[in-house]
Amino acid sequence: MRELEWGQINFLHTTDIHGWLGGHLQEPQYSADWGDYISFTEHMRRKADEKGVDLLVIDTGDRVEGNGLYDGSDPKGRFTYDIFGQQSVDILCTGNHELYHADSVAREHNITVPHFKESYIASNLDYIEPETGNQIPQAQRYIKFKTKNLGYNVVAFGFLFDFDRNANNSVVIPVEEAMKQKWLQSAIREKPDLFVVTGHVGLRMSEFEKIFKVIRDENWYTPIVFLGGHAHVRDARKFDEKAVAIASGRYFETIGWMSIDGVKKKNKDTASVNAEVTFKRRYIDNNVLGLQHHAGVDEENFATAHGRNVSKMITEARKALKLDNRLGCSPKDLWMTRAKYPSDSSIYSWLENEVVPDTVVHKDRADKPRLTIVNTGAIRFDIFKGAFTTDSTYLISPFTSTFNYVPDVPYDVAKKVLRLLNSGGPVLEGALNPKHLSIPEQVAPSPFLGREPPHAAAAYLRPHFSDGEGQQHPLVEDSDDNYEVHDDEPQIVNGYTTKDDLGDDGDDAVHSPIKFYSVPNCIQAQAAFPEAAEPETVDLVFIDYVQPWIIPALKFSGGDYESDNITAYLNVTLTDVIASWVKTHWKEDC
Ligand SMILES: O=c1ccn([C@@H]2O[C@H](COP(=O)(O)O)[C@@H](O)[C@H]2O)c(=O)[nH]1
Repeated sequence: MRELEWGQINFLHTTDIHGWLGGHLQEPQYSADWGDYISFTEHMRRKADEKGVDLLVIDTGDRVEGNGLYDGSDPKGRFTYDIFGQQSVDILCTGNHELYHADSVAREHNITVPHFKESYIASNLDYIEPETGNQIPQAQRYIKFKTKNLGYNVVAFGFLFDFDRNANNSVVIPVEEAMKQKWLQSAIREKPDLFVVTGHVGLRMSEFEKIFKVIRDENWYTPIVFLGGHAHVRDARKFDEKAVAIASGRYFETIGWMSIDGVKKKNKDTASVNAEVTFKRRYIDNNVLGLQHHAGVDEENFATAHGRNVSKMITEARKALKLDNRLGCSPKDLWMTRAKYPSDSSIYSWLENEVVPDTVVHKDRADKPRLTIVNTGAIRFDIFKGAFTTDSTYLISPFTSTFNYVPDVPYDVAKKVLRLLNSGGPVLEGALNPKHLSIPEQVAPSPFLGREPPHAAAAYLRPHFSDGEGQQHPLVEDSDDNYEVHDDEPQIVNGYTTKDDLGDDGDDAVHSPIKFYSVPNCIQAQAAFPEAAEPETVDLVFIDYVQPWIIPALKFSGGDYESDNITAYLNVTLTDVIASWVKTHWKEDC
């Protein structure tokens, strides 16, 4: 176990929780719940006080969509806002998932923002008031505060990347534009001891670079800590010797730890000095044993009264939502990126060959040949062998998109669409770059993605995949194939083996590496095709999230279509489709 290294100012960071406040029920290494995290932070705050240093608790958005605890209620989030709100959070901001739907934008405005009145920041996000139509900041643009124990002056921001699929009761101000606004120009001249830039921004996206440059140009020596997210990865990026960013994974698998030392207090009368600053980071696997270890508390004394109460709230909510209701039993594991696509172990092959052809069918057009396109980003999680529950349907695909189509498209035209969506190129660029259809890890990837170091001691338990002739390649290299297993060596579980700008010692637990296979932007199911020859025309069906790409792609493929040619095909979600397929095909007991 690698220890947490404390500094003068320390951060605990969550991001992209996506409703997983109940922890991972099928993966013990990520099984701590939000109540356990509350107990942990209580112990850690006490520890910080004992050491005479400071601790800040941060969340950088995408708290919603992706787990039955949020998506399984009506209205969505009936239980999760209250559960999340039990944590004392020092700085939080908004993610893109809070903004896809007008009702979740409003809930954020009416529940989370007032609940975290002092700590919620919306540096580049506005809300449109329904009563007046007025455009107002979703929350304060930045905050200034003095840390509790060491009395450092901090200026903190909360940004969102330049997201453009937000509901129309919200306005995302592009980061470049926000940089020119008066409030920001005065905030960067506040001369704090430390800037904290929180943001729902991938560390390898351009937005943090822009913010870094603007702050640094005005503050040559002031340390800047960035806490980001969105890409669903563990990562750290060094902008310069005094500016480092951390991203803390996804789905409450990870609690990020960042500490900073060497922060100098500024004196109003003297210019800031060029002192050495050090940053340390750790990615904590979110399980109770690890949390007890880092908090230095034994099992008996770990759960605090508040933490225990929040765990109880979660259990009761899951029960009320009947999330453990079994729909069927999966006969095997199906992976998003741990298995090649196409292959028998790929969740995408399963969808393409079995689920979609069977279930995405309009009863009046069932005999028409059809191609059905689904973006790979619509799938959010793996399926594990065993019980498949109501909760599983939301873990795998929580989105409310339904299916639309263009009828009777010449096959010669329709068959080119998938290739365009998967290759992009000059025809589909900018906001229409089809990489945005893919999984978050691939949109602005870390240069280290899939190149995690094979830990010599950990290599023997890694999953094994046969090397077929498909176009997918494992991104973790097999440099350790000759490693021998010794009985006296500790058993190490599969997990993150992160490499980032600060090295390869970030994970708190040493794991056996998991292979990562890249996936295409979209997959395509084919159904009702004639046996003898190619069809003349097909229905081009697609999940509606892909719609902005369909007409341009059809045009580039030689089809003269406009938006008017698109109509509703089937008013069901991918969640519904998967649930109904599982109920009829996975009836065996487990
Ligand atoms: O309705 C939706 C919303 C999103 N997606 C996919 O998700 C990613 C974004 O995921 P983050 O968690 O925000 O990183 C987006 O690129 C889409 O691929 C979707 O399919 N449907």
